[in-house]
Amino acid sequence: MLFKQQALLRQKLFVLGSLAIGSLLYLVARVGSLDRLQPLCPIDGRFGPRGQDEIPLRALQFKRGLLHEFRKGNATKEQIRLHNLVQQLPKAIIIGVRKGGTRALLEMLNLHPAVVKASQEIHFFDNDENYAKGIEWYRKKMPFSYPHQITIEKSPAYFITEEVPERIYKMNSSIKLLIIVREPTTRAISDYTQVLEGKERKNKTYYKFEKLAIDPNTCEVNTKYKAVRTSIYTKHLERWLKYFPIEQFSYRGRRPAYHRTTARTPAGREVPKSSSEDKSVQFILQCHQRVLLLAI
Ligand SMILES: Nc1ncnc2c1ncn2[C@@H]1O[C@H](COP(=O)(O)OS(=O)(=O)O)[C@@H](OP(=O)(O)O)[C@H]1O
Repeated sequence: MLFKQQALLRQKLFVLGSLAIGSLLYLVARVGSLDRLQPLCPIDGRFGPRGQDEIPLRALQFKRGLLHEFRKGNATKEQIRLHNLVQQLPKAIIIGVRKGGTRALLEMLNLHPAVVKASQEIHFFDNDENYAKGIEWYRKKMPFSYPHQITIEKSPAYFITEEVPERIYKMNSSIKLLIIVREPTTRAISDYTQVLEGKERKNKTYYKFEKLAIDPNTCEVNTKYKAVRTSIYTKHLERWLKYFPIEQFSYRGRRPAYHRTTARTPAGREVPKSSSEDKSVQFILQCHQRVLLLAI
């Protein structure tokens, strides 16, 4: 009887021992293989299997890590050469509009592994002094990227500056131009608020929005006021259309679910929103949500 119990115990111990050794061997094998596994990319699988032209995941990892260090200037020339990094002219520019959500658009595009943003607004095409420094100066302002990546910059002042369409056209007539617009009155108020905050920071006083935006003699909207002028999108767009034909534009956006006819100023006053006779433009002006005009 005792002998039988001992044999049973030995059998159980043997099974337990085998399980323990088996689990250990499995864990060793798994940890080894994990080292070789690529981390999961959140956009993987959404676009089907990888094609030859697709960007390797390594690019994304480098973008967050090594590329970032390069941009901060913590890299040697040798490292840049080794990793085949280049400073490329932008293939796409967010040209406006100021206070339209251009920063958010840039950041969102930059999430894509194929896109590398210029962190600062370069103001190459709208600033005569910068423009006189030449295209090489502009290129050198661009972030390091891999040759297959797309460099993108944003300078909302481009949209409203007279000389810019021609200058960009001369650099690259097939460049992608992105314009994100916003309901014009709200945009003008947002523009004013930014200036007002700047004045307040310097302990300066500033005019009320109504005083700047309404002509006291005519009681009409003062189109000479810069924040109002910037919001007259058609006026600026016309200049762009001389160089980049309408067929090159594609419109992305949604009609708003509702339509308010007034906006509130920082002082709490209700002011009428803009309107236009031009139907296609009116459609844009009526949008409360952002719309994107994309020159392709
Ligand atoms: N996703 C999204 N949806 C709606 N609104 C948004 C979004 N992202 C940014 N914003 C608003 O956009 C305003 C900033 O625009 P910009 O980045 O173009 O400003 S700037 O011209 O570069 O100064 C700023 O507007 P104000 O709040 O009126 O200042 C932001 O709040």
